[in-house]
Amino acid sequence: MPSPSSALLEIRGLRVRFGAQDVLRGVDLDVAPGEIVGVIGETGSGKTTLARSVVGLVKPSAGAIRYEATDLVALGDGRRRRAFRRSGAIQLVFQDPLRSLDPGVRISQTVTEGLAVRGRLSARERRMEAERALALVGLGPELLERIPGDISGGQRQRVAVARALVTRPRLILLDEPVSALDASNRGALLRTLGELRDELGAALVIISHDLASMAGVVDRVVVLYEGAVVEHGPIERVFAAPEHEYTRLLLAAAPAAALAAVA
Ligand SMILES: Nc1ncnc2c1ncn2[C@@H]1O[C@H](COP(=O)(O)OP(=O)(O)OP(=O)(O)O)[C@@H](O)[C@H]1O
Repeated sequence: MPSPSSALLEIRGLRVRFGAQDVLRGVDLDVAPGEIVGVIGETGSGKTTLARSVVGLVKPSAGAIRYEATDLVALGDGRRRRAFRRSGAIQLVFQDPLRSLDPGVRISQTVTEGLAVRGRLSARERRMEAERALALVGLGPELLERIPGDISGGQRQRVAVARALVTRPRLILLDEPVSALDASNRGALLRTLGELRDELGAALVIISHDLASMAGVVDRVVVLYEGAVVEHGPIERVFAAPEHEYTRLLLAAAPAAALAAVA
């Protein structure tokens, strides 16, 4: 993959093995500041494992994950946690917000969690940051007093994104952010993500099994197949002239409207 000299995230030769299974088999990925990259692949291709490796929830067996030129793999767990997790510079929005949001905990507490760990802000300041994060994803402050069971699926997904935004990250990985949403919520959330890049300058990595839903949203796509990158490039090029058979299959299943969106 071409290496922008100013890459925010630079993954090289990433390998992850679970037992006897090679789940990632030498993945390369670059993300520039403010860029939106789609990671596309069918179920089991290793997309979630890739995202979890970046935030330190999975230990790679080989390779490098460089964030602003610091290799997170080489740092080791403790130093990595101190350097990155507490700063909130890299955030992962988990798949399935119904499970990742604690059902008995108010939205206000969930959204401010990342700030509480850092401990520098007063309760009032944390509340203001939570309201700001909710506003960025198009939600009003009245939601802060509710629990996840009392809001809609679309709102839950937005709350999960707001929770990630509250630490003002420079890199946000989103694991299947729209797969559980209906078509109108899906389009609305994807548009919101595009606006976030513009407003915050954050780089986004959007993981999806659905290449069509990435049309008009991402700058580049990386196609993952059985733990390896089989194709990458600007979304217009991949849609117009897919190089790999697997990408062609994904496109054959895409609705015409999605293809028109990048034409
Ligand atoms: N902690 C784990 N222990 C053992 N195997 C795992 C673990 N996590 C993932 N796997 C296996 O690794 C492979 C890739 O899983 P992963 O969740 O990364 O795929 P995915 O592309 O995100 O799939 P999906 O779209 O269904 O979420 C699967 O075969 C899965 O069963």
